[in-house]
Amino acid sequence: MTITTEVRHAVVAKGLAKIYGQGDAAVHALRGVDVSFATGAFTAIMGPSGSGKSTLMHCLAGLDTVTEGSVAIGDVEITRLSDKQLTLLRRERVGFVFQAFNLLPTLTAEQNIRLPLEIAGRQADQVLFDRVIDTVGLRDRLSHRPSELSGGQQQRVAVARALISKPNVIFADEPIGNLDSRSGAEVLAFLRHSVRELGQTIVMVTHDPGAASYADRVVFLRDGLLVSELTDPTPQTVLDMLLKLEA
Ligand SMILES: Nc1ncnc2c1ncn2[C@@H]1O[C@H](COP(=O)(O)OP(=O)(O)OP(=O)(O)O)[C@@H](O)[C@H]1O
Repeated sequence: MTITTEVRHAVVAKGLAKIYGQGDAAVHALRGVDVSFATGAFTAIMGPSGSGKSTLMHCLAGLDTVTEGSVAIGDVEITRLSDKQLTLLRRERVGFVFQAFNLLPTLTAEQNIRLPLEIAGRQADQVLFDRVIDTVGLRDRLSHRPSELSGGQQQRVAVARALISKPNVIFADEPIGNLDSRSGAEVLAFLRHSVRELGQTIVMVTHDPGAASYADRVVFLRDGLLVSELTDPTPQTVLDMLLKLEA
């Protein structure tokens, strides 16, 4: 008897092409990328500078339009949506964590975490809220304002804010770019933990082989094409692959 396990995908991109500009000035940032991100997995996107990482992430998240191809988040084909529908879909189904923490300075950690749900007119699920807070280890910091928190703690608040609405996927763009190595490791361990504990799907763009090694899988871009991938990466296997791609 054969037992097959069906892998579900949170995000599926097919034949993705992105051209910036026109004529002689046209830049082919993506040249036909097929990539899928399994539900409940942590994936890193890597590649040399200018290879198309940010462009890919922006197209996958519906932050930029595609020139050709399709992107589906869950069962919704986002490349067919109007701007208004896309804004709603991002609010309901997508979480973001950026290099700059993007917290509101006058709100406490707890208020920052609850804000997106409140804007969407939704109630936070208290059980999930408690679980997220304990997973991020922020219980004793909930009443603090961002200026009273370390960089690592602020980024953990930003991650908790993304987790609390149970998005289909969280896109993280260089999430530890502004952190020292200890805080960075803390945030990455937490991202991995939230994948394991909460079944969250995370897609992260990074330049750092050490950061990528926290992921379950790393996909590599070069010149707008997906050229390789690694599962269960280590800093060394990621570095070796990058050196190969840059050669
Ligand atoms: N708005 C834009 N207009 C024109 N060209 C652009 C624009 N955004 C990106 N590009 C070009 O598209 C290509 C891919 O850029 P992208 O920022 O996606 O690469 P990246 O891999 O994220 O780079 P880095 O690691 O340096 O951040 C580059 O050649 C870049 O110059």
